[in-house]
Amino acid sequence: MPINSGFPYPLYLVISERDCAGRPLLWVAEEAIRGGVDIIQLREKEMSNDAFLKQARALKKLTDKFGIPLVINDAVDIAIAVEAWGVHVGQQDSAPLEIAEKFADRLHIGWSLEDIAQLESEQMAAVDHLGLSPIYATATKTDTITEWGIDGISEVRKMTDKPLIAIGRMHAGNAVAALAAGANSIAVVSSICQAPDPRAASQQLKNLLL
Ligand SMILES: Cc1ncc(COP(=O)(O)OP(=O)(O)O)c(N)n1
Ligand SMILES: Cc1nc(C(=O)O)sc1CCOP(=O)(O)O
Ligand SMILES: [Mg+2]
Repeated sequence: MPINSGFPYPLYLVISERDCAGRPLLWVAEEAIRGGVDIIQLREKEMSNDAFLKQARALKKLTDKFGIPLVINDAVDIAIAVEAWGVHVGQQDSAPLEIAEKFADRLHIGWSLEDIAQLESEQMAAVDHLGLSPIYATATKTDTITEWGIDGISEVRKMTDKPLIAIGRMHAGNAVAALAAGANSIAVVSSICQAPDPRAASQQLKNLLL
């Protein structure tokens, strides 16, 4: 699959301590990077701010060592504090325009798209890439609304040139179809974080995406 120059990160790992099946997050992250993950988002929904910041600093050291971008979920202040590459926000989080007003030169902004009408939002002016939320309903995040499915990716692809990230129950069995429909990146939690061998799981996915 051709790499998109606006988002040259076909394999996107979203990671949290909770989802690592009892193993240290930094170990899972390093194995995943060695297996070919291109970008990592730290998504900690159940941690204190201080613990999230500490985890983010540790993960930033690791992503810097391997030269891959780090994205922080939701917490713009933590993204700035650790000099992350980007932040990912959803419809209930800080608005992309507000983030861009202060930090456009310091953060790439990802935004969750839950409905086709959101493509018409003024917020789109500040958005660098979109997470299609979700492609398929997943036990990892249960507060989603509808499913885009593979046809939904094609529909959105026709309406925007922004890089599209497919997220929600993505795995080796549906990743190629998602890219063929117009996604530029496949974002996963369980397919890597719950795998007995996260490095091998990452390698398997990455081989499908190249
Ligand atoms: C790449 C990517 N896409 C979508 C999401 C979901 O973000 P959001 O809707 O804000 O939900 P939470 O992750 O905050 O629960 C994401 N994190 N990453
Ligand atoms: C973080 C996240 N956001 C989603 C969305 O739909 O916005 S789904 C999701 C979790 C994806 O986990 P898994 O790969 O285990 O299905
Ligand atoms: Mg969010």
